[in-house]
Amino acid sequence: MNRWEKIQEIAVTAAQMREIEGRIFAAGMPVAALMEKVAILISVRVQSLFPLLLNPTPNPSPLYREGRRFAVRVGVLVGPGHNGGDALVVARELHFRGYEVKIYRPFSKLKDLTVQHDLYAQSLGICYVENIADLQDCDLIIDGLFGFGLEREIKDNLAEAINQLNEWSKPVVSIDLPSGLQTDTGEVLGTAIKATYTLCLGLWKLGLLQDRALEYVGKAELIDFDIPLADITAILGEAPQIQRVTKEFIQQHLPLPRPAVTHKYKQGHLLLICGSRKYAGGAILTGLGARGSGVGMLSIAVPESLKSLLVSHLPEALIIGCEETENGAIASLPDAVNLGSYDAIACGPGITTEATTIVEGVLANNNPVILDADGLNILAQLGTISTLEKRQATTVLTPHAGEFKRLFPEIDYVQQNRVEAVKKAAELTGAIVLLKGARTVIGNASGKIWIVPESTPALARGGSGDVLTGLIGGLLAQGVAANINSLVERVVIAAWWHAQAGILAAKERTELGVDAFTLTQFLNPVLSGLL
Ligand SMILES: NC(=O)C1=CN([C@@H]2O[C@H](COP(=O)(O)OP(=O)(O)OC[C@H]3O[C@@H](n4cnc5c(N)ncnc54)[C@H](OP(=O)(O)O)[C@@H]3O)[C@@H](O)[C@H]2O)[C@@H](O)CC1
Ligand SMILES: Nc1ncnc2c1ncn2[C@@H]1O[C@H](COP(=O)(O)OP(=O)(O)O)[C@@H](O)[C@H]1O
Ligand SMILES: [K+]
Repeated sequence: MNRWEKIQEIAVTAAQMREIEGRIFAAGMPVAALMEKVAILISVRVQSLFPLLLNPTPNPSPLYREGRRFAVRVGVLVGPGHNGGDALVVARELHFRGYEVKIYRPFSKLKDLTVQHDLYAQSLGICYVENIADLQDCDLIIDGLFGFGLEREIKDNLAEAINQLNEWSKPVVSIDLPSGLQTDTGEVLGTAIKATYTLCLGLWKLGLLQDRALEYVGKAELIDFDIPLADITAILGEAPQIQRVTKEFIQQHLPLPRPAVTHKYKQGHLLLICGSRKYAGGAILTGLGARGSGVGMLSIAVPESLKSLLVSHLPEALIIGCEETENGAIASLPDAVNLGSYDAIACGPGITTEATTIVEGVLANNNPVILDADGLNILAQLGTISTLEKRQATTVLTPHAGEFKRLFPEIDYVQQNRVEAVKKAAELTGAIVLLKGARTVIGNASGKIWIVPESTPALARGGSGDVLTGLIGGLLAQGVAANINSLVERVVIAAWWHAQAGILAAKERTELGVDAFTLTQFLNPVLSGLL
């Protein structure tokens, strides 16, 4: 893995970034020199995103007006700290390159280095404006109000100015973070800039990967400024505790290797327990998700009345018809089913909350289990922590935020900090916890966290979670059959794969074209795309 790939895997808190930065300064790098270097990189990127000159390439600047050169008018927002210092260097560079720059600096007290850049910008005759409204004629806004130093709420006039600017819907490039976001949690402190691009400096800030920040972040990019890897590992250790799941990481695992001489039972035997008369489709989607994983053998337990439906959709699977309750839920599994004989069991989609004894039976078994949907609701009723305490084997829980709250009422901050919530849930249960969302978070009892940094809202659609459950199940069963120790990586792979299938499907069919069945058809193309 090269440097760029390595740093793409890392996400840091503000405190960690300060410690890493502290080591660089202690080693002799002048603060001013680092700011200059970083800000030049930002200004170069801004110039490529919004070029000044007529651009003959097929990808002209969004600000390019057909047939003529024109000066890009840039409004630069300058805060009191070093984020503001960065912004002043960017303002100066863009001024020298011929951009029409106006500076809005709503603070009188600035950090020393920021004062110096401010004085120099004034000496160059760059225009300063009093009111945010004076930037309304700009083509582009650079946001350098606050970076990772923001701790308090933004209030009063500045909050009003930010709200006004957000209403203009102009292109905004935020330096490091959209000003107003808390660096670790992505919380909006009072109000926040809605960026079009966020140019994150050095290492990914954790807050940019939290669901509630996404509305503000726009398209996020990392600007590498050569932080020595030794300084990163000195603070974070050899393997980051919070890992962004990148394609390079996945390529170390996918496609799963398959030996030349093997047979179906050696490639994992997965049992799915899913569906009811009311929720028949969920069973099909879970089955198709499992099919996409390449699992060697797939058995699907469904209520007897769904058997022929399942056979028609998944002719390769062994469909097990089960005795039904009056409402058409699974009442019991046939005696012939030996739960201990499967490499993994995925249980839950569409089973309804009537299937309590089934979930109890599954959890009493000593093989890896994935619980989803009603499987999770039943677990919540049974008592999440007390029930899972008794288990030795791997348990994977795949809640969305609503299910998470039912499972873990004591963790009342899942909306505020998804990463910390997953960490706590995994610690309390020993389970692998996958919290679904725009940025799916996965954690295990070791305290390690994985975040899937790319996805698409096209997946916010009934049934797409069922596909994920089947996919996780299939990868887990294959992992068990291959004697893989670390099953959490299988869960991480599934989450990434699922999100990429959504992205690929949305590219081809638009965000509205990704129903859950269609999603299953894009699992394999993602795999071929890795080759
Ligand atoms: N990491 C690196 O290696 C590099 C980092 N660099 C850059 O430095 C940035 C971090 O700089 P930073 O530490 O100066 O903090 P920053 O975010 O500019 O603001 C803090 C200031 O805001 C103030 N303040 C806070 N809250 C407030 C409020 N609600 N309303 C009003 N004021 C408020 C607070 O003042 P105080 O709390 O003292 O009153 C303080 O003065 C980083 O994001 C990146 O852009 C690069 O230049 C070089 C490489
Ligand atoms: N806004 C979004 N962006 C990206 N992915 C999303 C978004 N909303 C939901 N998803 C993904 O879609 C899936 C939805 O699963 P779930 O809520 O269980 O739906 P269902 O139970 O209907 O199958 C999850 O994998 C989740 O991560
Ligand atoms: K900023």
